Amino acid sequence: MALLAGLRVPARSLLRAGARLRDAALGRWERAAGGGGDGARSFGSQRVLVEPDAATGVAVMKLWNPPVNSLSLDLLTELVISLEKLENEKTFRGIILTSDLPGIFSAGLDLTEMCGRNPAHYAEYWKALQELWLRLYQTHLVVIAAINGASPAGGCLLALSCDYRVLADNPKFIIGLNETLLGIVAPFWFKDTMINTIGHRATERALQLGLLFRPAEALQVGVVDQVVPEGQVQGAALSAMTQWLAIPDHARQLTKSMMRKATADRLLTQREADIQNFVSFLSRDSIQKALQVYLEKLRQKKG
Ligand SMILES: CCCCCCC/C=C/C(=O)SCCNC(=O)CCNC(=O)[C@H](O)C(C)(C)COP(=O)(O)OP(=O)(O)OC[C@H]1O[C@@H](n2cnc3c(N)ncnc32)[C@H](O)[C@@H]1OP(=O)(O)O
Repeated sequence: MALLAGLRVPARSLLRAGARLRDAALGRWERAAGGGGDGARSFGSQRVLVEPDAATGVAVMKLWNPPVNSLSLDLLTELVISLEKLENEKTFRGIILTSDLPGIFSAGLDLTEMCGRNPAHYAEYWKALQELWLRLYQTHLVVIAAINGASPAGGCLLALSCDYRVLADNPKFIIGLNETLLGIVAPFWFKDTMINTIGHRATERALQLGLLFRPAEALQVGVVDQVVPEGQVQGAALSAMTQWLAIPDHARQLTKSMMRKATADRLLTQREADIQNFVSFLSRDSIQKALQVYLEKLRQKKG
């Protein structure tokens, strides 16, 4: 089982992790105190901060689940609630999805939700992930991912579910569905989402090899639509949003639905079986062992 060692930042230390948390917490506190954008009030939950701009109809949605924005059950639930809230507000037409943690977009599924728990927990967790994907993939809002950090596995799925992706140009900001590196298999709806983005052959290669693309490669294969210097990601995402919002809503929304419905329906029609498949897969001793070993390697690499 390979760890992502070749792609990692060298000599990270506990100090750096501490600084990341401190800076992130400070930034969050300042924003909460100051309010957002054009005077519209920020809202959100513990792990998802939403900064709405009523003048443009665009809300910036920021993930904040330290240390690495792993998609815990709580984060998945809060994301669905925030998304639903924006969908129900007629004022909003677009979302910029980004991270509030420096250097990390999302580390993907939370491995601690998948290790050493009981079958009922695995089922609840998988259902929550399905729920988020179904909502995000099919939302009538324009969603642009401003990817300002590493984005492996479930983090990549999150980005692929958006309408457009802008990635910050930093070689540490890898993106891809790397499940096979962990000894697990990307589910069919992860695979379908990638196929719909980059095509069948490129997906097959990426999935079998568990490829994690650096920005230039990600752009070349089409996993992202734009690569821009760090610090310009949100601005570039907002510029792209202008183009998407220039299209009449009804025409764009019907087109989005036409393009995505069959893929979403495929999961909807076998949702329960997909959950059972996940639960029985995770309940295997060999899979639990492989995930434990992977998690342990992640934890030890700091030492
Ligand atoms: C039939 C069904 C089949 C099942 C299909 C399941 C599909 C699975 C999809 C997934 O998303 S699985 C998760 C895949 N994710 C990864 O492989 C990413 C692993 N993480 C990393 O590579 C790195 O952490 C990073 C994201 C590149 C960030 O690196 P950085 O050096 O900045 O941080 P670290 O020191 O590595 O980590 C800090 C801290 O966070 C813990 N952690 C990292 N990733 C996860 C995670 N995905 N879930 C839970 N926890 C994670 C890591 O262990 C460290 O913990 P501590 O040592 O601080 O306790």
